[in-house]
Amino acid sequence: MTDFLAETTTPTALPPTGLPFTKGHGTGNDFVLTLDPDGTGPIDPAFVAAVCDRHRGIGADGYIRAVRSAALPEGRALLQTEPRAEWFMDYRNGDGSVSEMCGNGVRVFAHFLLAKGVAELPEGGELAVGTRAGVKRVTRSGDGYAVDMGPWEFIFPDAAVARGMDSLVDIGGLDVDRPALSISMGNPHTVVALAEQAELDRTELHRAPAVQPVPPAGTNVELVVPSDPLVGSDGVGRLTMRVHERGVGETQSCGTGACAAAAGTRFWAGEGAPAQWLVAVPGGVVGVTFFDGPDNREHVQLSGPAVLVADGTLLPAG
Ligand SMILES: N[C@@H](CCC[C@H](N)C(=O)O)C(=O)O
Repeated sequence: MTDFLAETTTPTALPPTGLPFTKGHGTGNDFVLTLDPDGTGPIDPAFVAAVCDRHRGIGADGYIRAVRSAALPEGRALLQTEPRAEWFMDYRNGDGSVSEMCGNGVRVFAHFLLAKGVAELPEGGELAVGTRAGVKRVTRSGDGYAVDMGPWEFIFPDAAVARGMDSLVDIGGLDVDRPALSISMGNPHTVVALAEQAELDRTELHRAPAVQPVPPAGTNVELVVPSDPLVGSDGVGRLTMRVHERGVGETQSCGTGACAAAAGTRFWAGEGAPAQWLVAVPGGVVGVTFFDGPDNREHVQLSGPAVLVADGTLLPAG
């Protein structure tokens, strides 16, 4: 049998029987998930990058390790205020880098915990999930799951409020740099509005758009085309989006990116803009709803499907 880990730069010891994994996706944003209650399994960047390699590994945009919150320092801190957040979503990008949060990932994570029988989510109930961006609350929704993603924030608030933009972005395939707004959903995003679908189609996202100034921890870039009319007769706002993810490249979908794209477009649209949005991405459609959170701040709810496609075993070195 071929052992793909033999080709990684940092050989990682897997158990002799191999490491069980599950492959899943949310609107085409795909993940390898492992159940690692004690947090003792491999997680070094070379291992994650090898697993996520689309030619030599399983292939995925991200790697998600399900660890009991009590087993990680970040998780233990969350348990102080939310003892029900038993499981922590340890999220890594496909290149092995750490991210604070993944919106599609948290739905797939919840689905994975339920499928493995280690968590419960009764109809009408909620599942509290620990993440590096705080506790996220997952409920069941029509097409899968809905997640309270918490409040959104401007990364450069002074410029955003004063000028309606805070950065310029050089995007492959477009001749002029475009104005943008940088928004945090726990992880960083830079949202660029384009005038029409033809512009979005000719955008080249095989190289990362160059953002100036770049947010302190780097950024994911969302290119959005607001629908015309922006708001349908049903009162719902609509957008089409493509995304270049930090630590990955262009992906089929990005949940936190869809939330940031809706937040930016809603801000640009001004007073009277709707609370409910549908964001079309190459891999499907996700819902974004703005609401008053329990902390009296404006929160964002993300909804969409979660699919598990296969179980397998990563083979040990040797
Ligand atoms: N695809 C995710 C976001 C994953 C993390 C991102 N690449 C980052 O580095 O912040 C989503 O659905 O939100």
